[in-house]
Amino acid sequence: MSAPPNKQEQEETLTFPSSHAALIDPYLPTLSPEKENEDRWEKMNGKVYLTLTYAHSLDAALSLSPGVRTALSGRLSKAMTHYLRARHDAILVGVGTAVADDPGLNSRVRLADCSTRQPRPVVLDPRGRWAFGAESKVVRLAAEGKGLGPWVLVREGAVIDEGRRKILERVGGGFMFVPVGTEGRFQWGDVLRVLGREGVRSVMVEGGGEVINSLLAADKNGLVDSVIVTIAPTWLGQGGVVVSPPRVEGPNGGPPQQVRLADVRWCPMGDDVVLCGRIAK
Ligand SMILES: NC(=O)c1ccc[n+]([C@@H]2O[C@H](COP(=O)([O-])OP(=O)(O)OC[C@H]3O[C@@H](n4cnc5c(N)ncnc54)[C@H](O)[C@@H]3O)[C@@H](O)[C@H]2O)c1
Ligand SMILES: Nc1nc(=O)c(N)c(NC[C@H](O)[C@H](O)[C@H](O)COP(=O)(O)O)[nH]1
Repeated sequence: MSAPPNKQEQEETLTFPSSHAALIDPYLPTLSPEKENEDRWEKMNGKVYLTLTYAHSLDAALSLSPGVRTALSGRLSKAMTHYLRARHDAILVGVGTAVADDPGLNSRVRLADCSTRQPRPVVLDPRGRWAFGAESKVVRLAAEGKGLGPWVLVREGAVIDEGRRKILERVGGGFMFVPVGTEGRFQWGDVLRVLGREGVRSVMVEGGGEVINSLLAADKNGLVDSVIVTIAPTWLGQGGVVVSPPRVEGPNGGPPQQVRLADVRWCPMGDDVVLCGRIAK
C-alpha cells in the first residue's frame, strides 16, 4: 500500500494501452453515435447500463477503515479505472467515499484518438452529510474545466443549504431529489430512473462498501450489466471496509443463494489482476 498520492501524481495524464482496452471493452457500454444510443435506450425500455467496478485486497477490503483513503490499484489498473470513467456518462459513489477520499471523480486518461471524455460525478447522500465547499476536489476540477459538476442525490424533502446549492450550480452541478424507503435508502431503480431522465445512459458505480453491498443485494432485479474488479496482491487485515453482500436464504431452508459471475475474464495488469464478468442469472 502506498502513501496518499500527492497533487502532481493526482493530476498527471494517464495512458491505457489499446491492447489492454481490447480485453475490457466487451464489458463496457458501446461507444456509438448518439442516435444509435437512443435507439438502444428505447429498445431496453430506458435501462441505464450499469458497471460495478472497484479495487480490493486479497481479503476483499476496499480500504483500511471507513474514513481512510487506501491506494490499492497499481499504475496500469489505475489507468484502467480512468479509462472506465471516460467510457461512462456518470460515475457514482456513496457519501462515505466522498467524505473519506475527497475524490476528483474525473478522467485523466487520454483516449486512442487523443481526446478526453468526462463522466458526471454522482454522490448518494440521502441525509445531506457531505460538507463540501468550493475547495473540494471534485468541485475545483469542474471549475477548472477538468471534470463535470457533481450531482448530489438527497432524499425528497431534504432542506438544502443555499450556499452549497450555489457552489454546485456555479460548476454545472446540482442537488437532485429521490424518495427514500423505511431504511432511509434509495431504491436503485429510482436512482437509475433519475439519472436516465437527465440523459445518463451509462453509469459506473465505484463504491464504497455500503453502496456496493446494497447494489449486489438488490441485483435480483438485474440492474448490474457488468462487474470489473481490480484485485491487488495485498492483505489489509481485519477491520477494513469489506465487499460482502448480505446473504439471501435459499428456498425451503436450503443453502444461501450465491451471487456468482458468469462470462468471466481474468486480465493480469501489472502486479494486479482485473476480473471482468456478468452476474449469473
Ligand atoms: N478500493 C476502492 O475501489 C474503493 C472505492 C470506493 C470507496 N472506497 C473506500 O470505501 C470507504 C467508504 O465506504 P463506506 O461503506 O464507508 O461508504 P460508501 O461510500 O458506501 O457510502 C455510504 C453511504 O452512502 C449512502 N448510500 C449507500 N447506499 C445507498 C442507497 N442504496 N441509498 C441511499 N444512500 C445510500 C448512505 O448515506 C451511506 O451511509 C472509504 O474508505 C473509501 O476510501 C474504496
Ligand atoms: N480503482 C481504485 N483503486 C484504488 O486503489 C482505490 N483506492 C479506488 N478508490 C475509488 C474511490 O472512488 C476513490 O475515491 C477515488 O479513486 C479517488 O480518486 P480520484 O481523486 O477520483 O482520482 N479505486
